[in-house]
Amino acid sequence: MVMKVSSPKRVASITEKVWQRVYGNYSSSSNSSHYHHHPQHHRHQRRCSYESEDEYEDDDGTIQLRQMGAERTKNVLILMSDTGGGHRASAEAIRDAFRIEFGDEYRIIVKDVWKEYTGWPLNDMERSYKFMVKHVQLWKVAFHSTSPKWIHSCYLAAIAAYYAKEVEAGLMEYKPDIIISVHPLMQHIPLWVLKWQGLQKKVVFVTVITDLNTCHPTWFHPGVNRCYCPSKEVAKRALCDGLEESQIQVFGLPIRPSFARAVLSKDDLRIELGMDPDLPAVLLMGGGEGMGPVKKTAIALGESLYDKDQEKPIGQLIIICGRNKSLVSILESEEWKIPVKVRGFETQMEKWMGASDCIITKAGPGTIAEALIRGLPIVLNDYIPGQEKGNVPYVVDNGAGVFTRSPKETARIVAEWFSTKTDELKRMSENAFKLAQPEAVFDIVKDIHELACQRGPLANIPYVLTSSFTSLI
Ligand SMILES: CCCCCCCC/C=C\CCCCCCCC(=O)OC[C@H](CO[C@@H]1O[C@H](CO)[C@H](O)[C@H](O)[C@H]1O)OC(=O)CCCCCCC/C=C\CCCCCCCC
Ligand SMILES: O=c1ccn([C@@H]2O[C@H](COP(=O)(O)OP(=O)(O)O)[C@@H](O)[C@H]2O)c(=O)[nH]1
Repeated sequence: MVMKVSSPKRVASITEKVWQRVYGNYSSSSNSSHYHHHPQHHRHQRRCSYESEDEYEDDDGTIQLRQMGAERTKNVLILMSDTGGGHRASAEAIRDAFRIEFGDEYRIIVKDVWKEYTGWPLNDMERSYKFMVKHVQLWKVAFHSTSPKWIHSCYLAAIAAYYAKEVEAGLMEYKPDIIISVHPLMQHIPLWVLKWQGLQKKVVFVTVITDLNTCHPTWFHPGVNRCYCPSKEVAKRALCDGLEESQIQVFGLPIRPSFARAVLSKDDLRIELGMDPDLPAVLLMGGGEGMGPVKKTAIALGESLYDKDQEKPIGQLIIICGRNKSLVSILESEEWKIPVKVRGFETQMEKWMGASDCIITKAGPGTIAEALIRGLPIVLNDYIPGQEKGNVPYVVDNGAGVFTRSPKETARIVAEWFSTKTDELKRMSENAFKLAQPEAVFDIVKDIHELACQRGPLANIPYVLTSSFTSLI
């Protein structure tokens, strides 16, 4: 369906009116900024428009209205939840990569729509999830018992029946052109809402999976335009769960561009971070929440990295406790024989990793993928049953690290890496670099951009008009 107007001047005024209606106070000066490119900030110069302006000019000089939306800033809504730190980290990585690649062509909104728009229990998932993973058997039962499709579909349908209107309001407030889900429980209900609204042809919906191997089947929804799998193992699972090959792309797990782009010298970083310039460094952490046997491992390392005969340390220890404040105060009150830094939630993880020689962590996919980019050999000391279990063979079988739950064993391994087994540390570091996929986040946003460009005419019709158009289709 194409509307026509008779002159370019007239186009401008109609455009303005529609923009005002859709986006409130539109001003031509703010619009002009949409056309302002910053070549030094982003690499993709081509705006997404599916046909050029010239093709739309008729013999009599009329211009078709559908071009007017073609160059407007597009809204990208990223759906996430703070259940663990990984979903937010991936969401922010995607947001930053969009900005670097496409500048102001896209407006990115990162939201936990469930938390902001619905009620209990959806708005309290973070707390419930923390409780469940603390009582690990409970999480194990919940994870595996909800894996069959008919079970999780029933649960999600029940939730949808209760909260559909709220989720719909949450989604529609942002008038998304593209929806990106980085959470396993955020495909079904948003996709139903798009279907009910007749918006499936207008809005691009993609899933970016943030688990490296044994992910929950709720990640796989056949209604998505694309499902980005971080590994071949996950892609196989997606195929088995009914997705078409054409829906699947394997680029890697999206990691913040600061990891991929920054050129960091270890010596400079150590000065900046106030670390010992010469001693090898081990980074100890437990995801965004500071989970796993962090305290016991720190104490064991305090012993193993101290050479009693020579009465001097053979290594230094960095402990990042994330949001676990009580862990920070417990560790700060310890007395240490080796140089130790205890930190809370850090926003520049790439620096701490860049200044270290190896890492000890639970098997969180975000931390693993970041460590691989930095070429850090990994000691995995814990995993959450279900979604993190498969991350252990992913690291160990590829020769990038080892797994042990014993703090003493962990401390012994690191002490050997820093003394008698430096060649093993080097080999694992090389393997880690081989597994790393620092470009994944850029490949993902470029592919999403292509998908958006391939959308039909409905994509460029403002939201306010879409429902009437779609009701005709
Ligand atoms: C006999 C039947 C008894 C079973 C009772 C089950 C009742 C349902 C209750 C809970 C639902 C459990 C959902 C399991 C599916 C979760 C899918 C999944 O993989 O989720 C992972 C995320 C966390 O992300 C991970 O974080 C890790 C780090 O911590 C790591 O980074 C990893 O990479 C990430 O993937 O988990 C969640 O977000 C789960 C939140 C669950 C909160 C449950 C509280 C109940 C609140 C609302 C009910 C919503 C239930 C939806 C049911 C959907 C059914 C699948
Ligand atoms: O102080 C911290 C601790 C963790 N993280 C980030 O939080 C994410 C943790 O994700 P992961 O999947 O490893 O574990 P989760 O927290 O989800 O269990 C990673 O990107 C970490 O770099 C961070 O930015 N600052």
